[in-house]
Order: sequence, then structure tokens, then C-alpha cells
Amino acid sequence: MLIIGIAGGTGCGKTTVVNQILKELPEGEVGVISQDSYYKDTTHLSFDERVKINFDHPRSIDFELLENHLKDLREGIDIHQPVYSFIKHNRTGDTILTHPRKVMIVEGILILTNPELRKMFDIKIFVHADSDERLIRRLKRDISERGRDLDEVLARYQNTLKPMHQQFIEPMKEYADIIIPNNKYNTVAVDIVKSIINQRLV
Ligand SMILES: Nc1ncnc2c1ncn2[C@@H]1O[C@H](COP(=O)(O)OP(=O)(O)O)[C@@H](O)[C@H]1O
Ligand SMILES: Nc1ccn([C@@H]2O[C@H](COP(=O)(O)O)[C@@H](O)[C@H]2O)c(=O)n1
Repeated sequence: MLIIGIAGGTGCGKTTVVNQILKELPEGEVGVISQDSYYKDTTHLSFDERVKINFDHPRSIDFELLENHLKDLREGIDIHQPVYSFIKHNRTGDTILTHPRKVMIVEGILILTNPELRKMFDIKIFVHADSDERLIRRLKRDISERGRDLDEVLARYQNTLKPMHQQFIEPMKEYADIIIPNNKYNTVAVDIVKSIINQRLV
């Protein structure tokens, strides 16, 4: 199994890059795990308490479960990936049955901050987009898809997202094997990653 980690700040285009990689690759040979599925369970908290969580800090992630799931997949064992709701700020209780694949992609803002997880990645990719681009994309996406408004996104950006990005995410570039510049759609970089995967699949 080839395990690829794709990190980068919110809105840099990780999900978009993953979808571009998946397109045209043999169906069923590449699987995806999203770090978002591994936000800690917050059922014990009220909604008002959940809203206040710093979701850009590594402690918000259940890295133990993510690491165990990845180990299971590597050993050929199916996992039940939790489903996360950005509206409820919590897991939904549903899971997605995820089978081991020849290539597993793990994507998320904080996946390179965890040393144990980092060791499991055969290829580490960091997707870069400038912070103004990312904020614009985040605003549009969170308002249209994640039930947020302008004030919510801007307050979160100033209070937690920007400082956490500078403290935890940006320094992870140091560990990357490949940095994809993604201010504009970068088909060349995506093609290079696809060809690396294709070599592995033959
Ligand atoms: N290179 C790009 N140029 C313009 N918009 C992009 C680009 N990459 C992604 N987007 C858009 O930006 C938003 C956030 O992208 P997404 O892939 O969800 O980022 P991430 O998973 O890193 O948070 C989406 O609406 C997506 O369509
Ligand atoms: N309940 C939550 C959980 C996370 N976030 C934000 O999501 C961002 C990470 O997801 P991307 O798809 O953008 O990589 C992160 O910056 C968190 O602030 C949230 O808003 N609400």
C-alpha cells in the first residue's frame, strides 16, 4: 500500500486536488481518508460550547483513531470512517465503510503535525495558496456549504485560524516531499502526482 498525505491550510485546495487525482485513476484502487472525519467527538458538549472549539489546533483531532484506522487499512482490515457535520460541529453517528486500497490518500490541515502519522506517509504533499486566496475561498465555501455567515468566518479566521495556521500548518512545509502551488488550478502538478500513483499501481 502506498500512503500519501496531503496537507495545507484551509481553502488551499486539498479536496479539489484529491478529486483531480482520483479522476481518471482506476476506480477502486485509490481510497481517501479525510482528517475532518476525525475531529474529536463532542457529544458531551452543548452546541454553544462546540462553536467555541479551536478547530485549527492539533488537539481538536482524534489522531489516535486516525492512526489506528490507517494501521488497520495497511493490514488489510476495513474501517468505519466517522462522518462529520460542519453544521453541528460534531460527528453525525454515521460511518463510511472504507476498504483498504493499493493507494490511500489522507488529507487535512493538520495531518503533518503528528509525528507518528507523518512516519506512515510514503509521500508527503503540501498544497500552497496565499492566505488572501484561501480566505476568499473559505468565505464562499463556508457560507454556501457549511451554514456559516460572513461574521462567523471572519471571527474564526482572526481569532484561531490565522494564528494556528502560522504556528502549526505553515511550518509543516519543511516535511513535504512535494509542494503544489495552487493559487491557480495546477494541472501539471496534479499530473505528476497521478503518474507517481500510476507507476505504483502497475
Ligand atoms: N486553484 C483553485 N482556484 C480557484 N478556486 C479553487 C482552487 N482550488 C480550490 N478552489 C475552490 O476553493 C474552495 C476550497 O477548496 P477545497 O478543495 O475545498 O480546499 P481545502 O480542502 O483545502 O479546504 C472550493 O470551493 C474550491 O472549488
Ligand atoms: N466544526 C468545524 C470543524 C472545522 N472547521 C474548520 O475546518 C477547517 C478545516 O477543513 P478544510 O476542509 O477547510 O481543510 C479548519 O480551518 C476549521 O477551522 C470549522 O469551521 N468547523
